[in-house]
Amino acid sequence: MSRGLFVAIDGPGAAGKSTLLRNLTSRLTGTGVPVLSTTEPSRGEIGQLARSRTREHTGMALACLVGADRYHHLETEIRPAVGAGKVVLCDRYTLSSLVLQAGIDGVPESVVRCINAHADPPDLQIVLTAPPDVLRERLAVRGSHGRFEDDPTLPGREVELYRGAAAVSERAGVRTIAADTSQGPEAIESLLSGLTSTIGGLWSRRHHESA
Ligand SMILES: Nc1ncnc2c1ncn2[C@@H]1O[C@H](COP(=O)(O)OP(=O)(O)OP(=O)(O)O)[C@@H](O)[C@H]1O
Ligand SMILES: Cc1cn([C@H]2C[C@H](O)[C@@H](COP(=O)(O)O)O2)c(=O)[nH]c1=O
Repeated sequence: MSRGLFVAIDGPGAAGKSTLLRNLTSRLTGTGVPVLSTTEPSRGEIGQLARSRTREHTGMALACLVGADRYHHLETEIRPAVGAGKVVLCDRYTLSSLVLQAGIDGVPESVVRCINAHADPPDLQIVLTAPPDVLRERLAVRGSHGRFEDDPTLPGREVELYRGAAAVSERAGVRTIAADTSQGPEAIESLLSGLTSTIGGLWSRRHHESA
């Protein structure tokens, strides 16, 4: 069985990660690519605890909790699906820990990197951003999903932190595609078609190489 592909989608709250995940899943599935669509914190027990308690759990405790969930998620869902030849699309991954736990909550970056040192690097990371005022407006309309979306000053800091963390991991060899989701429907359509073709192409090359 050929190895599949692990794709992480990251970025600030309301950047459009879940929307892109849904649309990419549907496009790729429509072209015959097998997809596992997932999220972090995961839907498992540890993930549900982390997701529902970002107001109670902060700093080091949350860094360890999302780290524990990540390793469990890798072991039970991500690695088996990639091993079975699927494309795994994951809404949030290690960049979120570097930005939220280190950048926002102030856990030393070296500690966050250490907690995540054995987390598989993605084959591709997609980093979505939008201007902070656009993010604030989307959050005001949609509502907050947790502590990191309550503070209206955070979107601006998050955008910068995601850009910085993505650049570091790109320099370390992680294939990275960054996109601004505030560019209007035509640009979003072109992003979606481009990503479908890039991911489908990477997946089918692996598939045919091992055939
Ligand atoms: N390209 C876009 N243009 C305009 N609005 C968008 C776009 N993408 C998403 N939205 C809207 O912005 C809001 C947030 O989108 P979404 O839930 O996909 O973001 P997210 O990054 O997954 O957020 P969170 O991190 O809070 O889960 C939703 O109301 C969605 O409809
Ligand atoms: C992966 C990850 C997540 N979090 C936090 C950030 C948010 O409050 C929730 C996820 O909710 P969303 O609706 O999917 O945005 O979990 C975190 O603090 N650190 C992480 O690594």
